[in-house]
Amino acid sequence: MSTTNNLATVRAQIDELDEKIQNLITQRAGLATEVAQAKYAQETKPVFYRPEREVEVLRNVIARNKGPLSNETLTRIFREIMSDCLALQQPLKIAFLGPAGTYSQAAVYKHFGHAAQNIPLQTIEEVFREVEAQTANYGVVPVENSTEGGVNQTLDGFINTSLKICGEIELPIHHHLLANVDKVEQIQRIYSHQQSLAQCHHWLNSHLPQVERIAVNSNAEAARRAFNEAGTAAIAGQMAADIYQLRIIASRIEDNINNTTRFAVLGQQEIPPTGGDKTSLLLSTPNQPGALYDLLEPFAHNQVNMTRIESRPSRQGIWEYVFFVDIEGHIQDAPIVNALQTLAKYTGLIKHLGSYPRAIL
Ligand SMILES: O=C(O)C(=O)C[C@]1(C(=O)O)C=C[C@@H](O)C=C1
Repeated sequence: MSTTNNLATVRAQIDELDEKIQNLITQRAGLATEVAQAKYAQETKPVFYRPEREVEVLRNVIARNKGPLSNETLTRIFREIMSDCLALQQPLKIAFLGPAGTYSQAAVYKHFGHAAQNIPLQTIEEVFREVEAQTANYGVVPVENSTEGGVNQTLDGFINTSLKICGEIELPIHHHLLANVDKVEQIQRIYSHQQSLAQCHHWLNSHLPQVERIAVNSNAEAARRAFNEAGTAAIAGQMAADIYQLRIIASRIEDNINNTTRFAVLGQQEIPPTGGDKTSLLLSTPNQPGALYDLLEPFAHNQVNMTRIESRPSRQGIWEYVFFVDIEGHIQDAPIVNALQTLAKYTGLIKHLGSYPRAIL
């Protein structure tokens, strides 16, 4: 068979499959509206977004995957399908630290797909407030970066909020040097968020040691300035480059190639166990010898794996420090129930910030 014939035959097969795929997606969307009816019938205040179900769907996708498409690609496609199915039930409003083009927005797209309505806000505090006020259904806030550590505004937000963490998102962070200049020598100033400047510190020292570095509120704001001011560059992500029409002068300039930011999804609901969960707690100890040991011992004794511990000043005068602790498992798991029972004897405060499915890819 000639190449032309071959091409035509394969394309005919693709057309056939596309028709099937489209019919199946349409059928699936129909089922999603049936799910909505079932929720209205069964629940007084129906909850449409179900992270525990979404993660089950995605884990099934990964388990079935035999290639050639990667797990990342297939989960991205299925997330988008679920995003649109969910939008048929309830169009979600998601608050995050704006402006458009921030890594937080990339995290929103990764987790909620493109059917959700984006609400960019000016501060992390506002993200908490809008979700508390139910002006937004969910919020996405950065918790920690693998190079730079915890995001203090988010940790402080957890101290006072009644919201629950109902999901986590892990986003690999790739920083690019963006500008509309012809030569690197024309760059006189570089704008970026303080954390991004720190994450590219070595690269900047070796490639552009003389250029002034200026910290601004967000990477997207940096990109906006680079677009408007001659002789300036920004360190930001691909999305900011697209939005502000900037050229990538140098790509992936982060000092650590595994640079990743972890985000929390804030909401009003408690998520049931999925068999692959994490739990976030806020704990405090009295200021006395052995207090930190008493706080850690019940987890070790009950074989609960702690994935993170971080301290912050409590700002309340009663306790000097509070501890943010992440553990593997769900608050309903027996080892965690037992650990918390013991812990209650020693600590002044145990606040359950949420139990949620571990980030998928
Ligand atoms: O199973 C549900 O509860 C649905 O609403 C369906 C569905 C899906 O498309 O698979 C959509 C949104 C939910 O967040 C979870 C799953």
